[in-house]
Amino acid sequence: MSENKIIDGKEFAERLRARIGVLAGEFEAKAGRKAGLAVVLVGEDPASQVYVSSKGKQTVAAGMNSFEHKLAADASEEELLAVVASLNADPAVDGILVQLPLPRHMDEQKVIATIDPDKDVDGFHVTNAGRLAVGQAGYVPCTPLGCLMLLEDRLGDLKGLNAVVIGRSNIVGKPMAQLLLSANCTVTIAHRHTKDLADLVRRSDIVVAAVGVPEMVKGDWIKPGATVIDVGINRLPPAEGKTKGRIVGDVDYQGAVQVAGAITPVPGGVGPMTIAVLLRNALVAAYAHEGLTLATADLPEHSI
Ligand SMILES: Nc1nc2c(c(=O)[nH]1)N[C@@H](CN(C=O)c1ccc(C(=O)N[C@@H](CCC(=O)O)C(=O)O)cc1)CN2
Repeated sequence: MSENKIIDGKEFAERLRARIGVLAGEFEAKAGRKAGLAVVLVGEDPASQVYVSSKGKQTVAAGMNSFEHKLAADASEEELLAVVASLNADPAVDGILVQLPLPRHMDEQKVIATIDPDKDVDGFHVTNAGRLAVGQAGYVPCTPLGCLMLLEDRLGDLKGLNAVVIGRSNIVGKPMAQLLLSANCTVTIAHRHTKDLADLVRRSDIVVAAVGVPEMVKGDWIKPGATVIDVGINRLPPAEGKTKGRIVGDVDYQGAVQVAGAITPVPGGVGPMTIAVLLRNALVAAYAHEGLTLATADLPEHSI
């Protein structure tokens, strides 16, 4: 099996972060300040703590300021909204991200709606979702934009390709479908009520799986030569004698890699792109807030 089948998101993300570091340095020289990204964490979900800590470290490593705000799991929604309001008003903060999921007593949509759309580097605000839907410039959710970068890096022009997006979340499935449509693919969004998913996948040149069901997409569903993007990060129960279970994606990797033309592994595929694109969005926000133009030379079309 050719090594070249594997789409190495970790390596791509490293290259993107290095480029962002250079552009963040240029920003500091021009603006007389560093770009700033604020991340808000509510509660103690272990995975969220790891992601927030990585975001902080990678932000600083890229030459930007990182502002971390941690609230207790039983903090009120009003407290969280007050933190977001203070970040909206802070000129040192270019991008704001509230780590999801939030505790059950908080209304995620209400919290996201409070973020200034021009600081919404997650691209979750309805204003940015609307901009994406009508093809206007705005912030695009990090995971799907990272997937598009990997696809274009591997395939070049996506025009005319049949793409299936499995999953219709606001965070991944819907924006992913919009991005593929903007790239002139013929797009189908599949979900729990879709009939004969296997047949649909067999007719697709691009498969993006974002359902959160371990290894749901089987290897024999994949069209020979298709490109498979696995967004799932599912931790299996630990094997006997182990404390932690293995992480698998939404695709049966061992089966799919035999047939696919290219495939993202889990871990090391889409996941690392999420934070790299977040830094990209934060830097874009900083340039925009200072009315500066961003040099886009020598970067892939969608990378900055
Ligand atoms: N406000 C947001 N909340 C969440 C987002 C988001 O984009 N914005 N996405 C996810 C979590 N996430 C970042 O926040 C994230 C998920 C996964 C990875 C990653 O690098 N995964 C690794 C494996 C990690 C592991 O071993 O557990 C990989 O796939 O290689 C980075 C960031 C939900 N919340």
